[in-house]
Amino acid sequence: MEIDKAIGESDDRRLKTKYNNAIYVIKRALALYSIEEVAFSFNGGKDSTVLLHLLRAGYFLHKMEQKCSNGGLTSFPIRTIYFENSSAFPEINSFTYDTASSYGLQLDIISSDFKSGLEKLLKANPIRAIFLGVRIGDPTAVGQEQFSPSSPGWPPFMRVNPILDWSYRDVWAFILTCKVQYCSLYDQGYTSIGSIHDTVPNALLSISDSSCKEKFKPAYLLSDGRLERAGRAKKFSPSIATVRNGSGDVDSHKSSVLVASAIAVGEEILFGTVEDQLGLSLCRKIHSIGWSVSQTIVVRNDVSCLLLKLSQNAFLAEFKHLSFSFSLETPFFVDLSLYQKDSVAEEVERRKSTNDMVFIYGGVGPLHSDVTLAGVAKAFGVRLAPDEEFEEYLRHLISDHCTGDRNEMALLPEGITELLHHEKLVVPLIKCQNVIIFTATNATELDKEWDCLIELTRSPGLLSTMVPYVSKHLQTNLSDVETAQPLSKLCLEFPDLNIGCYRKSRKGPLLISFEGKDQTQIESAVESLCKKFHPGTFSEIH
Ligand SMILES: Cc1cc2nc3c(=O)[nH]c(=O)nc-3n(C[C@H](O)[C@H](O)[C@H](O)COP(=O)(O)O)c2cc1C
Ligand SMILES: Nc1ncnc2c1ncn2[C@@H]1O[C@H](COP(=O)(O)OP(=O)(O)OP(=O)(O)O)[C@@H](O)[C@H]1O
Ligand SMILES: [Mg+2]
Repeated sequence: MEIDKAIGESDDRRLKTKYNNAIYVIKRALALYSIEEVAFSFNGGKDSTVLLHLLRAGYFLHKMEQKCSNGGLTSFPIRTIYFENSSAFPEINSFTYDTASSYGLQLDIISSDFKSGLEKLLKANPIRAIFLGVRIGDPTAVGQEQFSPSSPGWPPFMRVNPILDWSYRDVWAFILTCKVQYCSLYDQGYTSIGSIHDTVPNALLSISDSSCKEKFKPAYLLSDGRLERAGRAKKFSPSIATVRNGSGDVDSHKSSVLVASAIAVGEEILFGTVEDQLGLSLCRKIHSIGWSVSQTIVVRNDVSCLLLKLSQNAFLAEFKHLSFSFSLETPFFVDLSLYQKDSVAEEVERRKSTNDMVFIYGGVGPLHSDVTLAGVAKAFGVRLAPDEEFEEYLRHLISDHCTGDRNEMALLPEGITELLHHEKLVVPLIKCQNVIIFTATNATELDKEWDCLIELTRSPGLLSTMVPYVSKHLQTNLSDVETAQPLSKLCLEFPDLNIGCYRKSRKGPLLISFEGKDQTQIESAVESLCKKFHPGTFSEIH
């Protein structure tokens, strides 16, 4: 079988692993379902082209194992379905039909939408499982596993996704290694193909020359797989600009108060081994953009999150070949329920719904104690999934030093993660809805990450800069007892101001601070306080 042979002869170890995993999924599906019960959803795109050849190889190998191969399996008996659409590219249509005839595919052409088309098809045929070329990173992959039942409201069938964990790079490595034909649009700069209305060639492949017609390099030359969808019309993602106010309404009013909290993750801070320098600095920064800080908290990097670090893919990839003879040392089987505290997840869950923004730092990386991302994922009820875009950054960052599977190291909360790139940052900031994860380990690094974040806010829709806080500070030699009542009254008089009192020492002066967004209110409050005492009782500190 030419596909199996080409991969066998290749020295691309990663491709071999991906191929073996995909073939494993296909063979298990063919063992679970009879050939009449499976179908292949083919649309001429690159992912479904890869899947076609994997299915050809998988079917061949399955038959070989059943010892009923006649050695010359040329036909492809898996029912193939194509949802034809008038807005499909003509090149996609012709490639689909040409491929069907080259490989003897029994093509069912469906002209209705996916759902009603499938309802009709399943009524008329005993189909129980459908192979799809869905990959993690596709908008429709969220929450899917290699075997995922169809969604509620859809006819019942199993969605089988053999290339779910393949990256853009893997797809092209396979196509080029196996020298299989692909739709001509991919040679004209298209990197992911939707309809004629929402897809253009990827501008990153543009070859600028002086002649009037713009030319593009082929899709396989796109070095950054994370930019695969740059030629697709963007669906707008919810931004931080449309934050909730206290009552849950959308509020982008400049003068209203937005509230954030900061979570530090690290046992070393709680043990007192390390000082939390970032908390103080972060509070100042949040305050400096006119936001209010509701709470700062330090949480442990709890052990139960370790369980989450082993994604299903990692699990399959790591242990499948052991023929299920797991050792007790396998962390997957360690009963961690006794230790379950989930501090990160619990804190994030609590804070994300009561704050406009949550900033979290510490516990990000590949170490056993780096559980922040797992905690965030758990707080949002999603899993950690390999993120191709993030993987690219890691590839540049750690290049040859990486011993493990980078795909597994780049695990991020699935479906809720947005990477915030800035040219000054080696790794982008990670934003999961209203939670921003800093990777800084000291105040200088935090300064840089914060500055980049603020710079990014200039593009519309990120962290809104609010009307800044203004403040005035007084000092007095009065005792606490003498000032207590007048100050309480003042607080009632000026509910929009934050009037705080503190001492640096028991014997020293009492310091009174007035903070708010309205300078005149601050002046009035100061005047009102001064009037209650003899002139000269208070002096201003600058
Ligand atoms: C064979 C097949 C099965 C599908 N099953 C489901 C499903 O179970 N649940 C669902 O929400 N969408 C399902 N879809 C729809 C896809 O998730 C997605 O909406 C579709 O591929 C359109 O993607 P687009 O919006 O990027 O064009 C299915 C599509 C196909 C072709
Ligand atoms: N019109 C369709 N007919 C049949 N299957 C489809 C259709 N559209 C999508 N699919 C299925 O969904 C999968 C995912 O689609 P997606 O557009 O992400 O990938 P692709 O079309 O194979 O490649 P590309 O990302 O380059 O467009 C396809 O591989 C195919 O299995
Ligand atoms: Mg497509």
